[in-house]
Amino acid sequence: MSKTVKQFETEVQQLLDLVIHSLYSNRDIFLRELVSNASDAIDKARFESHSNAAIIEGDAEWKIKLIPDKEAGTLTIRDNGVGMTREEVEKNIGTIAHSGTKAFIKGLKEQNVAEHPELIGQFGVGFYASFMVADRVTLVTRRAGHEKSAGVRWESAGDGSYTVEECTKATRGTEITLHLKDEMKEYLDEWKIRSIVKKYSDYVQYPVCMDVTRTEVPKGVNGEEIEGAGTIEKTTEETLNSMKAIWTRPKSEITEEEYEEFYKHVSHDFDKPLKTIHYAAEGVSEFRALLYLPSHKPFDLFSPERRKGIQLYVKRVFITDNCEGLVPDYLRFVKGVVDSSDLPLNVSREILQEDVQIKRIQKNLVTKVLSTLAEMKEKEPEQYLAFYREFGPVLKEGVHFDYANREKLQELVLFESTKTEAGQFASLKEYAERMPEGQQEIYYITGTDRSALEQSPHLEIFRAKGYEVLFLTDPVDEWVVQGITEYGGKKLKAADRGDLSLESEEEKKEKEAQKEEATKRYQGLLDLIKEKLSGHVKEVRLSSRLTDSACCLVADEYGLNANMERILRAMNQEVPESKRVLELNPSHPLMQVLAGIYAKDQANPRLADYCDLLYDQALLTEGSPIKDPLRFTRLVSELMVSDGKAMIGE
Ligand SMILES: Nc1ncnc2c1ncn2[C@@H]1O[C@H](COP(=O)(O)OP(=O)(O)OP(=O)(O)O)[C@@H](O)[C@H]1O
Repeated sequence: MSKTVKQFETEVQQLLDLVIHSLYSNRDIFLRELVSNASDAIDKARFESHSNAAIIEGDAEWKIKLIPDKEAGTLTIRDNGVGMTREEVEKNIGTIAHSGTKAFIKGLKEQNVAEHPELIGQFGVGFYASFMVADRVTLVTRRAGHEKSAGVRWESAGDGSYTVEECTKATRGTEITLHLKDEMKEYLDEWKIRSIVKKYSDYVQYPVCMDVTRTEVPKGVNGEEIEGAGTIEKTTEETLNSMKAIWTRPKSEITEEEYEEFYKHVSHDFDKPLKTIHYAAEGVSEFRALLYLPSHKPFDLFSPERRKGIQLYVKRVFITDNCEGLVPDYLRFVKGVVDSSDLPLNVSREILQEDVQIKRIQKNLVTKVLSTLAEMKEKEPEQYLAFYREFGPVLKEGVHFDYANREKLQELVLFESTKTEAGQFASLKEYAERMPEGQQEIYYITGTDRSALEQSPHLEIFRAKGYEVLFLTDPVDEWVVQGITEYGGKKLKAADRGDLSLESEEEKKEKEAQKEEATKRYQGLLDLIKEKLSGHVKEVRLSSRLTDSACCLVADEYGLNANMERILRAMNQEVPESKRVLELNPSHPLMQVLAGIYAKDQANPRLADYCDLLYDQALLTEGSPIKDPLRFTRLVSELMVSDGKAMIGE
């Protein structure tokens, strides 16, 4: 097929522009990215060669070669990895597969990226980083095991389009040639290249080599210098990296900086990790793990397309970066490497799903991560808070899904509450410890945000009693409270559900008597309101939870509350028809007025309007949309007019 000119996807071009214009202070990373891709490609070829030896093509010396050419002004990165077919080149370089990533790139602004390079580091700029230093990039590649004539030559100046054509390539793998911009020629300098490789790619498992030329005096057979023989130029291939897998080294020998650089290598993050966990497991399962908790959440933490962040190695050989079973979903933010000594090298990716060794490793990793978090919470509370603010909502999923670790997880979850400042948290333990005497249960209220919840009429009685109420504002919290039904022998109870039993037996009796009497007094009115609102509520009753507000809506003990309805709608799920109870405050003046109108004329049409307004008020205070905003505004306007007229004596 002849040379074809193609356009980059819009988002690729946007990404390229962002990279070129915003990451100038991090230019050196282009080499890290390309070496990293080369190393990944060799990993893949090596893995494939276990089941298909033919792809070796007589060259089993895995290697990444850097070739600076001062005359041509080019730097070439060559690997003998798996290479790419034409389709793969076009798919991998030129398009962005994930819709979530596309949307994210669209939203990024140059200014933001310049100030926060970690934003773009979240999904890795990878190959596109080349365009920070090159004004033209040529990629020649051939898929391992394919015909020599099945090579592909791809080229672009990063200006919206690229060309692809078939070519012949004698060796498998990929060769990327960067035609360096005039002001980027420093990247041809031997010492510059050395220092970047040492800094960013020292632990890459394969030799990163470069031909180095030295001028020296010729030597005799015994190694003595031959005087008067002038000098000669000698070129030798040197390996620039130590290749030592960092996770196999003793902790005491690894510097903070090395840990950080390795984190950046595995995560493509520009930020430092928040916590490093490096350990060796022995016993039933033998493996080494180097895990990291990132400082910031990635933009796609909740995207189903997102892959987990732990790479699996077997005896230092890369197996996969997509091993589903290694960590449960609720720890999907953990990055790093696990290197097992128990698994066979030729383990297939499918088998990994079910492998009992993997299950053992998972169990061990979970225990380690959770104990690290518990220790952090205890000894470094500020750091734990920083972690929790980023990843709390994900960790909480574990309460629902990981029954075996529920007790550990319930010690790790934090919530804001009526007794914490906004943005500060309380643990269940702290809550339990400060419960006043007489309080029987742990109370919570769910909703979308704290400031809305603070206004909730459901809190009135708790304020009056001095009882703390937890604010559960993450969508996942509705599932969390289904997971933690009690803590330290105290039941968790929703403030907006069912009956509350906040009083002592005596208080209760007294209240019941008052309520009975009030109910008798208001019975006719309650029946009328119930009849008028029968399409919306299943019952109308007098409330013992309101002190200031006129009314509120209460869910059944097991019914859907307003928050759950909202969440289900947001998830495009059908919301089952569920009516709630309208509770009215018997000591509110509104009740007296309504009772007055009712006593005077039960058929007064205004009563129906007021019923609607009562119901709408209850919806508004809990943050739910009202059913008929037009009617609501019309009624309020009418009230204002009649009230205003009364004021001005018309
Ligand atoms: N040297 C290479 N050999 C073979 N395939 C490569 C090579 N370089 C890149 N690719 C392919 O192109 C894809 C895109 O590369 P790119 O560097 O843009 O992103 P990535 O490496 O997948 O992502 P990230 O940089 O976030 O890890 C890679 O996933 C790989 O499939």
